[in-house]
Amino acid sequence: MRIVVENVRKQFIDTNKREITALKDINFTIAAQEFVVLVGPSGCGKSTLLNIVGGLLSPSSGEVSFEGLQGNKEPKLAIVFQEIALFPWRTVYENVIFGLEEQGASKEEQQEKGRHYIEMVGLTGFESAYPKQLSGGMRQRAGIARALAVEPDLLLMDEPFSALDAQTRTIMQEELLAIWNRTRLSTLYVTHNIEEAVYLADRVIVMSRRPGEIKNIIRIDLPKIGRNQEEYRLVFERYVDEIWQLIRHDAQEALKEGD
Ligand SMILES: Nc1ncnc2c1ncn2[C@@H]1O[C@H](COP(=O)(O)OP(=O)(O)OP(=O)(O)O)[C@@H](O)[C@H]1O
Repeated sequence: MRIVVENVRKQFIDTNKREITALKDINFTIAAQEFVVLVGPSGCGKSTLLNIVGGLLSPSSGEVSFEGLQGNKEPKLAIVFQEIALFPWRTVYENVIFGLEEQGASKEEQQEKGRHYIEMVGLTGFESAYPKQLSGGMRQRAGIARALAVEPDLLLMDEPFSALDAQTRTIMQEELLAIWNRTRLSTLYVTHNIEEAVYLADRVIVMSRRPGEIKNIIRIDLPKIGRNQEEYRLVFERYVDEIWQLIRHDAQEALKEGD
């Protein structure tokens, strides 16, 4: 399946009744199995765009289409947010199979997929734990397993690791790549962290601030797995620098305006 975002524009009315153009003329595609990262300064419209692609918001104009789905069926989408809202009254297992229950999957399928994706995120042994008994990193793992369990056509992730401490975040990034390597899910991932973008992406979409437009789309020409190794350090740093130069001015402006 290919996702095509065409001429998407989004306007909001702010509290002073002024019109804000959050997104303007956004055009890009996500190929099957592609990992695309949206990066840009605070307030450039990353979350708005992710929510439009995920169908949670509608664009003021333009459209998002999902090409190549068999039999014209609706795409299956799964979203992982920064703070994953697990149901506190459900165990890890019950949270993970939630989407499968909603889809009317059989008990056997729920069990099989529940077990499979809990294993994939490294939570085997914690099936009966409740969210409050888990660390932040483990809660994110459970949320990712819940998203994966429905086997979506597109996985959307909005700063999923930004509330975690730096070490946990590094581990989660590595594990996410390992998961992607097994599932090859088309993914749209939002972050303001440039290193994270270069580490994860096949292509990085760099956005500018207000009105949010695409400044550039950069293909990361490094092996998908292991690009943080010493031998790639120079090239990696060059990508980080290239992206930073693109957003530096906007990031400074965002800081001044307290976005
Ligand atoms: N519901 C809304 N009503 C009015 N303005 C909004 C609304 N949602 C977003 N905006 C504005 O649209 C712009 C883009 O917001 P968005 O949250 O998408 O940016 P972002 O790049 O994800 O920011 P951050 O990195 O800080 O999360 C901002 O100027 C924001 O204030």
